[in-house]
Parts: sequence; C-alpha cells; structure tokens
Amino acid sequence: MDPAVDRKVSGIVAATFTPFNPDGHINPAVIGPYVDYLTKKQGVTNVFVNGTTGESVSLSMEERKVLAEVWCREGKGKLDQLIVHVGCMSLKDTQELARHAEEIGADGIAVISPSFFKPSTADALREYLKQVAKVAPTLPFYYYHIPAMTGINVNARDVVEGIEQLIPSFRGLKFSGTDLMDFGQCVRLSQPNWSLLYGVDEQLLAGLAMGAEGAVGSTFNYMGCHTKQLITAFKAGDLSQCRSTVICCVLLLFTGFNLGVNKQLMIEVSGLSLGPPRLPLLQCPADNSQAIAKKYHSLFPDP
Ligand SMILES: CC(=O)N[C@H](C=O)[C@@H](O)[C@H](O)[C@H](O)CO
Ligand SMILES: CC(=O)C(=O)O
Repeated sequence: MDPAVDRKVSGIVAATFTPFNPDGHINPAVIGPYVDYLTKKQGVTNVFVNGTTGESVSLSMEERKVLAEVWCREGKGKLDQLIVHVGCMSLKDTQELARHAEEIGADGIAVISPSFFKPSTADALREYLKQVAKVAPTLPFYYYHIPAMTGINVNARDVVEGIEQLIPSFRGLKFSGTDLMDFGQCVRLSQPNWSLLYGVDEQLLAGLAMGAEGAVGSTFNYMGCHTKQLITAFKAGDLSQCRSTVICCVLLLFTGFNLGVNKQLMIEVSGLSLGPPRLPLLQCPADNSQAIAKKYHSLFPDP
C-alpha cells in the first residue's frame, strides 16, 4: 500500500490540555502520566498537541516548542500519531514551529488561519498554508478549520479543492465547524491519502454520517472509551446505541461549558494535575466543577 495511505489518521485523536503549575508556568512533568492515562485508561493513542484545547494562542513560542518536544519524547513507542498544531498570527512564527515539529519527529502538523488580519479569500488562505507547508515538506499537513473561533468566513471546501496541487504534503482536514454541507463538500473532494477528521464532539454522529474517518476533540481526553464505542456502533449500523452516547455528550456539554470547565472536568475524571487555564480564560469555580463531574459520572458510569 502507498505509505501515505497506510499512515492515515482514523479513529479518535485527543486534543490535549496544557498542564500549568498554579503559578502559571507550563508543567511538562505531567505529560508522561498524561500519555499513560490516555493510552491505558482511555484507549486513545493519537494526540493533537497545542490546539484550541491546549490554549496554543495563549502560549509563547518557547512554551509551544517545549510542550511539543516533551509530548514527542514521552509518546515515543506509546502513541500512534502525534499531530502538532503550529498556527500563529504571524507566518514567520508558524513556519518556525512547523520546522521545529519536523525536527522533533512529529507525525504531522495542523494549521489554523491567522485571525487578527484575516485572509479575505480562500486563495489568500491557501497561499498562506502553502508557505507554511513548504518549510516542513516531509510532514503530513492538515488544515484546521474552526470558524467559530477564527471568525474566518471562508468555506473549507474552497480551501481544499485541488490543494494537493499546491501543497504536495496535504493530508487532510480537521473540520471543527457545524456546517455539514461544507463538510460534505470536503468529503466529496477528498483524495485517497487524506484524513477527514471531524471536530465538534457533540455532533460526531452527524460528522460520521457525512463521511468523517476520525475525530479530533477535547472530550476524548475523558470520554475516549465511550467515543470509541460510538464509532464501533456506527460501523455496525447500530444507530440507537450511537444516539444514546451522543445524547449523553450533549447533556454533559449543554449548560455553561467552556474551556475552563472542560479542563477541570478532565482533572476530576483523570486525577492529573493540569492546573488552571491561562488568562484570559478563567478557572472553573469548585462548586461548578463538582456538579459537572457528578453529572459526568451519572451519564457515563464506570463499567
Ligand atoms: C472550540 C473547541 O474547543 N472545539 C473543540 C475542537 O475543535 C471541540 O473538541 C470542543 O471542545 C468540543 O466539541 C466541546 O464543545
Ligand atoms: C479540539 C481540538 O481539536 C483542539 O483543541 O484544537
């Protein structure tokens, strides 16, 4: 088989949280136990480091490099695929992180659009992505579409159509949008060596129905096992089983869910010392986090 096709990402990919000390510095010492928790307790062997969940845009370049390095080192021999998100506001910084990811042996890079100065057309964004990919040509390249966070009004289908001509290392898309028409068009345009990864966890069933081959998400940090069951049920055509997992996910995330709550829930479920998020995000108040952990345990009882 073509090695690129063989290395396709499928199944679930956990978008990792960044561990901080209470004083606000990154705490890479937690990454070793974090890898063991994901692989042994959640059955998750793919990670997406320094993404939205990892608060990458609130991290310094140096912090992002250290985190990527430690994830690569600790994940060696334990993780199947480690994708590093390298997108920054500046092309130069994004290129620097892309080169760095290649040097440290990551399995792929993903890039979000810059969002302060926004690309006004799909072609502008494609040109930007091309300039990033060309400095790390050996690494599988994924476009990370997340319009609710970037505010970019460019359809993913317009970005990816024919992009393999511009970016030979292009290998797919992480689609964290709710526009399933747009996602469906990406599926239609997909090439055999692309991975189409869906990124709105509470709508994963719809993403799978439209043709997603895998998913990247924050909730797989603590719902990895349940989400794997959902994917198995989907493949077996058991839609009622799929719906019951999805409904639990929707119920859990329905009220007042944000990254601070999400991180605290991971801390409660996993016991890992991930610390508070970084400002401007706020730590979840204790009464709120206990209530959500209780809800989690009632919706997803231990087997
Ligand atoms: C905005 C955001 O962080 N999106 C994540 C991935 O892209 C998702 O995994 C969500 O955290 C998840 O779907 C919960 O809403
Ligand atoms: C969820 C996700 O993919 C991210 O944190 O970037």
